[in-house]
Amino acid sequence: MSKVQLDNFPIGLVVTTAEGHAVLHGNKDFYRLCQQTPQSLSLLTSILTPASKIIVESFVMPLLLHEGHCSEIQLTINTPSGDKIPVLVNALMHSAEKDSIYWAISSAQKRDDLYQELINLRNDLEDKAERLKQLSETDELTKLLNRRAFVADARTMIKQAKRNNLSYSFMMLDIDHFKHINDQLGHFVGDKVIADVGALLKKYCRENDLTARIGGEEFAIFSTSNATDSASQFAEKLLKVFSSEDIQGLNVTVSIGVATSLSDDFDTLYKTADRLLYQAKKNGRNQFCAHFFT
Ligand SMILES: Nc1nc2c(ncn2[C@@H]2O[C@H](COP(=O)(O)OP(=O)(O)OP(=O)(O)O)[C@@H](O)[C@H]2O)c(=O)[nH]1
Repeated sequence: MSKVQLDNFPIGLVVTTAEGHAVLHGNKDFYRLCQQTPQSLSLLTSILTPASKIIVESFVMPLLLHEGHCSEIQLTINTPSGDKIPVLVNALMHSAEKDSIYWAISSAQKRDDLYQELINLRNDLEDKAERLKQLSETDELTKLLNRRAFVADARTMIKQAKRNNLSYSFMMLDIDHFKHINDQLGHFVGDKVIADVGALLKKYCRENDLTARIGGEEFAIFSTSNATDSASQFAEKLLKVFSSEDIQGLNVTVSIGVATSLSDDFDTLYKTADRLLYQAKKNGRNQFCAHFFT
């Protein structure tokens, strides 16, 4: 093949000695890629970064001597202008004499850029998926779990608690006379009260408790414990917290229903806590009613 024909190949082609890698011939594309001329470049390895030189000596050369060829090796070229260009290299040992190597070298810059773009795209998608998941599980006003996420997580927690022989409690909590707050101060203040109640619950719940807003002014807490009366103690503590806190300049109280079990299913606990909450309201509010299934 003539020199003109080699120069027309849209890829860098270069022939070197097998030992020392002295450049014997190079086509136009090769010199353009490494920003060199036949006069300025005598050794192919002189344009490689130190790491790429090690790859050539410890991997490419043994492969060429053993197999006669190697393909798709990524190396990095240092250019005279100080740039580092990633290149894709295929090499072939001259089969008869084994004294020269044929190299095909092309820029891998676009491949690297594309790869990086794909990584960025994947990270972006993962972030968006995580954000969507959070949105679908979170109550907007309080940033607590919403009802759907709470129910799903509580069912999972019941299975774990049963395996570990722990008791589990469903606590349902409702703001007392909330309609008065709305009627007297407006829905905007009502919303702020709901948000403040949510923040207080979050503050006093343990990290492993599930805390949710499951209705307008209705909240739920699901917790596990190895002490059977701990949910009642916690309900008592919450009543004290609410009676001592100033919420939007108001004295807000809550009523609580607590159902604790070692074996009952979620729906049974839910219904029981709901009934006990109603009982606490009926008994005069600002109190809790509890039941422990034996
Ligand atoms: N501001 C606000 N009000 C809400 C929201 N969701 C429900 N409400 C209101 O909460 C009030 C609940 O009233 P009721 O169910 O009668 O209960 P209550 O006045 O708290 O009385 P008891 O629960 O019996 O102590 C209603 O007026 C609803 O309109 C909300 O997201 N924001």
